[in-house]
Amino acid sequence: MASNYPTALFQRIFKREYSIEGISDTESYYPGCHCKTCLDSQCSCLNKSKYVYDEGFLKIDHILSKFNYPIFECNSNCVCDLNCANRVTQRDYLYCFQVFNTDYKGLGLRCHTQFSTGQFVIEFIGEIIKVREAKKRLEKLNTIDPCYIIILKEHAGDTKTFITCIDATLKGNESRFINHSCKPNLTIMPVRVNSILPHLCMFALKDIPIGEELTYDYAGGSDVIVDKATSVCLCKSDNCRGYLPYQDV
Ligand SMILES: C[S@@+](CC[C@H](N)C(=O)[O-])C[C@H]1O[C@@H](n2cnc3c(N)ncnc32)[C@H](O)[C@@H]1O
Repeated sequence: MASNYPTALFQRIFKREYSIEGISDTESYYPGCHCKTCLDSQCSCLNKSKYVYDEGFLKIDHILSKFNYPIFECNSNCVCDLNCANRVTQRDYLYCFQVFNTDYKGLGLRCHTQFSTGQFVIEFIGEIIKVREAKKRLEKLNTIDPCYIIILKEHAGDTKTFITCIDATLKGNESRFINHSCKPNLTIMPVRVNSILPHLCMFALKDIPIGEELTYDYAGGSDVIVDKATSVCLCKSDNCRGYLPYQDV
């Protein structure tokens, strides 16, 4: 399927942008910790996350668990600096990503760097929008249009659901070119730093060699039946569902 979206028109941004008033990333909503390296059990931020990182990598049991603990990294109220072991997704990365033509899925993304299992790869950034606005924008899309909106639902207990909507249609980074696969090499995890609104961070699910197309499961790997079958999935994996997952807001 060729991409018919005028991709040249998107604006490259380096930080997510809020269209929701009153929330920002600069001041922390969370209390900070007082340790310098945050490797010991005294670190209150690490305790909140239940030690999901191991020497800079997401632990394999966290990757594989269906019921993930939320990830809380150290924030702007903490004493530690960017070298802290609990600021994995906050450091600048210098990976050389390449947008390429996949021939049958439109554009895609690959990288000139290899990744190890659990390594942080890229954050999905764009415009943070409210659920109602996401609904409106999704309704405008045709089934054949490429969709750059991510809706991430987090369930707390049986009753509470926290929804994050990010639209990278007009503003975003290279992650907007990552295609879906039913057998992906990335997983997307909500990571909280300063704000209650999580950063949607992609980590390597397996060792990824240089040049392999980067993919994640648009259904978030969940077993929950997706709401609507929209377009045919062309991921060509042996466990392909046959259609692109789509979640109603
Ligand atoms: C986030 S965009 C990915 C980049 C897009 N391929 C492009 O050319 O800009 C998502 C869109 O890519 C296409 N796509 C992604 N994964 C696909 C797959 N496995 N099979 C078919 N089309 C896919 C669909 O059009 C989908 O709405």
